[in-house]
Amino acid sequence: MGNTFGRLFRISTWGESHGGGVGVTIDGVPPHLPLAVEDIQAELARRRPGQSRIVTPRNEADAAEILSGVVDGLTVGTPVAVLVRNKDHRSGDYDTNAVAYRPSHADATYDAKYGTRAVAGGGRSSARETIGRVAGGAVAKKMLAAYAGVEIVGYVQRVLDVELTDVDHATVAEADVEANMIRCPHPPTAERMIDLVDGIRRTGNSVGGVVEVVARNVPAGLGSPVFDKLEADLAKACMSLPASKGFEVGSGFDGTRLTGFDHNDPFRLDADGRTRAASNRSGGIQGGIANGETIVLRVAFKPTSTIGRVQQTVTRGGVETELRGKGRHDPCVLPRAVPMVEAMVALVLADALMAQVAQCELLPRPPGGVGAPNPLGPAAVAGSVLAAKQAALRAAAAAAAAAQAAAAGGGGEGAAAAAAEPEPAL
Ligand SMILES: C=C(O[C@@H]1CC(C(=O)O)=C[C@@H](OP(=O)(O)O)[C@H]1O)C(=O)O
Repeated sequence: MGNTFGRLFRISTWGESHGGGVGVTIDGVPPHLPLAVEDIQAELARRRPGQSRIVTPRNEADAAEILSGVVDGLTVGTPVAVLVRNKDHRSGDYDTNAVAYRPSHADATYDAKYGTRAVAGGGRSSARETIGRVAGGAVAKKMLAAYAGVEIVGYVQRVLDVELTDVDHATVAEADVEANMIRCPHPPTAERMIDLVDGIRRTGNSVGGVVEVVARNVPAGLGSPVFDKLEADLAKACMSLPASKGFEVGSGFDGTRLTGFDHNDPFRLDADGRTRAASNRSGGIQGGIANGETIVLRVAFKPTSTIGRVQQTVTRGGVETELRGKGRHDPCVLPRAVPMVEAMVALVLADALMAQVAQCELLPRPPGGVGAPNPLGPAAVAGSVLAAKQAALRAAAAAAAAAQAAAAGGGGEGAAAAAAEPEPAL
């Protein structure tokens, strides 16, 4: 139980850190989406172990194989299955751990739950499980970009007490994030973070921090009240990541220090007459529904629990003892958590976009009122982007039919009929 996430765009991940491999089955992917293994590999490369000196030295290429759901470079609407084989596991490192519980690690609670132990590399609780999420998120990102122009950018906002402030959420770019090994888009702050992790790594200790993610061009209207509010789904998605301990959207916990007057995001009309929020303390979500502004969220990750320092613990047989963690571990999970959080955000938004189209974009909205045109958001939004796309496709099909009819010598009649065909309601 608990290995499947999403309603319409749905992933099921499987596999353990030291088993044959890990992967994902992605169900609900729309047909006709261009998808290459490189799309998935690019995201997995950002997540993989061994990518720099400040992450776990376990050396995996994490080479993905797409087993199903893609024909001639296009999805076909059937489940997309992705497999990554484990290559560099050293289970002998875990002999001591098999006896004693690692302090604050999931191996104690897995034992409490299942009454069995699969401690090598963390078993199913290992960060290796996130390969399936990142692969699924890569597909979700492609779909979101193709159908609604969504951009998702994550970065390390804080490591221990080294903090990035004043990020421009409208312009922060993946290229700047990927320019250094800690994934912080501000080079001087990145340097300080890297020095900090380097220092802690040498002492066999670990540190945590905060990943911030922005999602731009998110269509207004995404999110389903009441239990499936967008921030509720995002919180669940992000808090399901290994080592996550906190979630905030918009002003988050700090917003409680303001009064309503100072906290509200006043509305104004933009140059196109659309309703926009003048500030973004809501973090792009009001009432559990995207308001069309940039979604901004933060996820707190604890310091890695397996450390190379002696700490008190107990054995499975109930004897107090001491344990020094062995194996190859991240002194700080933050740089590799960036693509993981992005993936979880993409999965939630893809699911919400499909739900929005299924429920609210099928029929034209009545003239006037809130729905026509949807007044919220810069992209004004799922409806119009999808509608524009559909209209362009219909126009292209009509033009092709007209050209075909003309070439067949059928004359202007067929061509005119094809071109004049009324647009079906979305
Ligand atoms: C290998 C990955 O992370 C692993 C997560 C992990 C743990 O206990 O969670 C323990 C380590 O595994 P091992 O001891 O086999 O090297 C990490 O390297 C990965 O994310 O791909």
